[in-house]
Amino acid sequence: MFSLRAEAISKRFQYEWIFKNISLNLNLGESLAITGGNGSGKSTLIKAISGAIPLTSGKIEQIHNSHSVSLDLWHQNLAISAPYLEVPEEFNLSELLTFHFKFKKPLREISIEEIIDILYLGDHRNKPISQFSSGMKQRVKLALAIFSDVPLILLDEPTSNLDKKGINWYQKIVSTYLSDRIVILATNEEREYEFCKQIIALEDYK
Ligand SMILES: Nc1ncnc2c1ncn2[C@@H]1O[C@H](COP(=O)(O)OP(=O)(O)OP(=O)(O)O)[C@@H](O)[C@H]1O
Repeated sequence: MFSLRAEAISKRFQYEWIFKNISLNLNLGESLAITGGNGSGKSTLIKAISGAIPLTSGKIEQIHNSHSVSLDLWHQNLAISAPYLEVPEEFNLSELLTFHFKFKKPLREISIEEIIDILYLGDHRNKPISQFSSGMKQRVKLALAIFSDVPLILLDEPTSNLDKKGINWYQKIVSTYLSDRIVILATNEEREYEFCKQIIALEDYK
């Protein structure tokens, strides 16, 4: 079993408090939306939960089979899709997926070809990612995270750059592939987080 706990976590950059005193307890099958206006600290909180930046105070723990996972192993249990995370754009789609799934086990033993089909990018498999449109890149980033066999999925602005078809696609893959994991979303779009049972409005933690 896997869970995520945060106890009274706070983050300050220089003199600016970004959030104060947030506590979380999430088990598999539970999802959390972090909401707030531009600059309210959504991405900062996602980065802290991923272990990429340190907290000012408080503690975050990944718990696996009743044991606290050491920080240097957190990355093995999580996958993240975010606008500030780039993928190697010189790869074509097949190469990028093959490269990524050398490091992360694919969910439910799904094959690269199946992922390309789900992405409806079959006609673009040999094109370098640098030539993809922003919406195509966004779907690829989401797929890299969602099809990784990890218990914790972090999605920052998941439908940015997606058109109506892409948003429907996002909603479908979220309901098909994420229901048994912990999902944390940073978002202001209700359509992105309507499935989340827990919501944190960062304005309440200043
Ligand atoms: N490395 C940093 N050093 C100093 N300040 C930072 C740093 N990273 C972020 N900030 C500040 O923290 C605040 C929150 O930024 P953050 O990117 O977390 O907001 P956000 O809610 O994700 O915004 P948006 O909706 O625009 O993406 C901003 O005032 C930002 O300038």
